[in-house]
Amino acid sequence: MSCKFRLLLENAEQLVVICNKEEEFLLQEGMQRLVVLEKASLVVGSDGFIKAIGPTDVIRAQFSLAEFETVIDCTGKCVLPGFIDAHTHPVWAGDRVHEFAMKLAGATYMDVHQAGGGINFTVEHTESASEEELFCSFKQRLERMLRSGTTVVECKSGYGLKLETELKMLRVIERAQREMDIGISSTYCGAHSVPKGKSAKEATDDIIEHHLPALKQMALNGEIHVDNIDVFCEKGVFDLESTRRILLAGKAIGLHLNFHGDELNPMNSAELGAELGALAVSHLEEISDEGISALAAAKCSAILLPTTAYILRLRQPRARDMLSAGVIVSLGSDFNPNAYCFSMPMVMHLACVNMKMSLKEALAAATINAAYSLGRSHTHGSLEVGKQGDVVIINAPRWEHVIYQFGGHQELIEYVAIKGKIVYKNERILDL
Ligand SMILES: N=CN[C@@H](CCC(=O)O)C(=O)O
Ligand SMILES: [Zn+2]
Repeated sequence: MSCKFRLLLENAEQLVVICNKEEEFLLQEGMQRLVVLEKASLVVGSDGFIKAIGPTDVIRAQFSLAEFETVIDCTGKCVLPGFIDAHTHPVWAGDRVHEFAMKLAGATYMDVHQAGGGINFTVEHTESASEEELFCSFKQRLERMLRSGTTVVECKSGYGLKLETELKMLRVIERAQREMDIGISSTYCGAHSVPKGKSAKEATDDIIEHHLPALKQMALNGEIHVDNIDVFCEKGVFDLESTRRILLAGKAIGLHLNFHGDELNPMNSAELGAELGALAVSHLEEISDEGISALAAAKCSAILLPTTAYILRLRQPRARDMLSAGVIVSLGSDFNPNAYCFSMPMVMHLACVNMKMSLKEALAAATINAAYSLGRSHTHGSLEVGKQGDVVIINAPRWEHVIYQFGGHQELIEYVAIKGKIVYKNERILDL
């Protein structure tokens, strides 16, 4: 073979393929059998897609005449698929470090929210920030995510609430989609909180009558590309009926349903997600047994967010019950001003320790299953020929180190590549 390729990763100690039969997602049983090759190589073509994976000798012989833009000797290192962060709120101004102290002193999430803090605090600051300011801080956050191994991230609006500010946030996300390498799944979350001076019913009507038609028009004009619609379905925020109306209106304009549910109170959100054909429901700390069965039957993914339960000292999501019932379990960082965590390695660690997931389950939940929850598992989430060449290379001989070394990923992740292009090289790791 004599043509030119973008990247050769040679002789990895372990190359974590995840799955190799074009699976859309993995259930509990499949998660136990993750495909891991030893002493293996991977080739990414000049189009950014994976062309070959296999034993070092075989790839060497097959590509002996080929030219590569970049070759990395992965001896002693492991190659994993880029992590997929299935739930974040990364566009905002005004941090909430003062609220962290309040919560440590005993205030609950809803105490802070109802006193005008929480999401409403961030809404005020986001409204007064310029689009450029929002973009600059968002870009820095995406860069930090990338350095932690995230190559695709779901990004929500939802600190605008008013149409004008929601659109400002969505334009910021759109600009990052155009200008940055990291993959972005864009989510309209105008129903994140009920705006001051409006009832939930009035806010619901406004979204259906004004926001969604505006989004539809902008999508038709090619101005923004929104993938998903989200609602905070919670007692004191949007009830089940308002959530249903908003989601159905979103579905009618072609958006994937992917929403917050059963977080602080049991709301039957999981049952609603299953009924409406949602791709995913997030949080689910308070899911019912019926909700678990409904998600499994509908192939609606549960996006679990270990940082939220940790920071707010909530009951842990019932990951084990969901896995044994056949639910597609995914993970997200939930990065937002309440849960300030960018790192999927730390999220996987918390999922293992606090939610009792195994290392393999956590990795599958942060790769192929997270890709499924964003409708991208045909192109992302595993290292299979034909998929996008998004990889993380760690400086350790076994892949489990990336979860085991809690907070140590900054020293461990040596390279991150997207579509075979090196987008991060860790200068702290010296070549020997
Ligand atoms: N629960 C609702 N939304 C976010 C929190 C957003 C915020 O507090 O700013 C979450 O997923 O945790
Ligand atoms: Zn959230």
